[in-house]
Amino acid sequence: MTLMLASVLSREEAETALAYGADIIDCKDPARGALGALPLEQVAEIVAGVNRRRPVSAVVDLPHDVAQARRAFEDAIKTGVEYVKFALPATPDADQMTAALAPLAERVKLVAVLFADLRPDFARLPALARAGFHGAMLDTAHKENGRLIDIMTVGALSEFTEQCRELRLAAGLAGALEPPDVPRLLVTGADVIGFRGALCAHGDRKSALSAPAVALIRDLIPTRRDLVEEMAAEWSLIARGFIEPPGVNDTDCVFLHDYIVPMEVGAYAHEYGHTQRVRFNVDAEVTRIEVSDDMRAVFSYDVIMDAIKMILSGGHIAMVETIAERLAESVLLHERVRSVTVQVEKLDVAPGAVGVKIRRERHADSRRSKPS
Ligand SMILES: O=C[C@H](O)COP(=O)(O)O
Repeated sequence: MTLMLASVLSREEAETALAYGADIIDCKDPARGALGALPLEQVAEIVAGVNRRRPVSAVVDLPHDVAQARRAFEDAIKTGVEYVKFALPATPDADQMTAALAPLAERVKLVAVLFADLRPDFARLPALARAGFHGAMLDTAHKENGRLIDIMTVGALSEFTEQCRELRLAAGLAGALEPPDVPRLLVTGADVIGFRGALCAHGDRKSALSAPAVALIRDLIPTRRDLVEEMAAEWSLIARGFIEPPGVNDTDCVFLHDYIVPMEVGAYAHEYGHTQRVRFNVDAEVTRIEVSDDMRAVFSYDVIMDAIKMILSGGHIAMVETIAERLAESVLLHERVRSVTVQVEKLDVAPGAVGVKIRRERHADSRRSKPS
């Protein structure tokens, strides 16, 4: 399950985040940069206010000296937080620092933050795992330079979460994220997605938390409890004949047409080592929800493009059938997609186009399965 982390700077903001369902309350001073620490007295006040209703995390400004770093962490732990986050230094002594913090891993969940826009070194992840860290989080250092998703593709982010999973580290994603990014990031299987700007009025991370903005982000990250309740309610209404079963006149079509990309494809020897044009046509049949100009109602075509890019990033694929199957599978991971038609055509082998067209439906048992 993907948890929602909300960065707050006061006890009042923590209350708003709690009221609208944030899973982790993260103490941070947005005025002091991407990973600005709050004074420890303020962190302690937030911890007292939250009063164990949800876990609280705090940021520690990492002093360069190892002994001082240990002391800074000890002080943060005394506030009662459950998680401590810090920026993993991009210096050669990062592994030494990580090892020095290892004894603290028994007392608090240590989370190392790597900045996606500062050439993060993923080779450091195994050292974090060896030191007993709880997790690693990708964030952006310079918020003005774009969102996490502009800096790393969904495919690259999935590789990060996968590497974390293999190392038994929790994987977090953050970085100037906006509401439409949420469904795109859910497919990475991140354990935590973190927000500040998206929770504030006008998306300005230095403004106060806005209740409707927090509620929107919460609604975009499904919780298991929500799904179960929704499913139970829907089934009982169908059984009593109050609403039509799924598939009867309650779907819309979200499509991506004539999306042409160069890719390495084909089973012949002469098709290896260079790209050829491939055209994608994808029609996803999605459950219709109340029509409104609201992000909650949207299944985005971005998600389809992300899935294509992710498949292409894997390198040469021999069969267009394989591409079509993988694409259909990725699109069907999204909760609201009932069925999908995928057409994949090679444009450079004949005067017209050759390829395959498949239609796949969500299996009845997996209708509610969550993206993983
Ligand atoms: O830890 C999460 C961050 O506070 C994210 O902040 P942001 O959404 O403004 O980049």
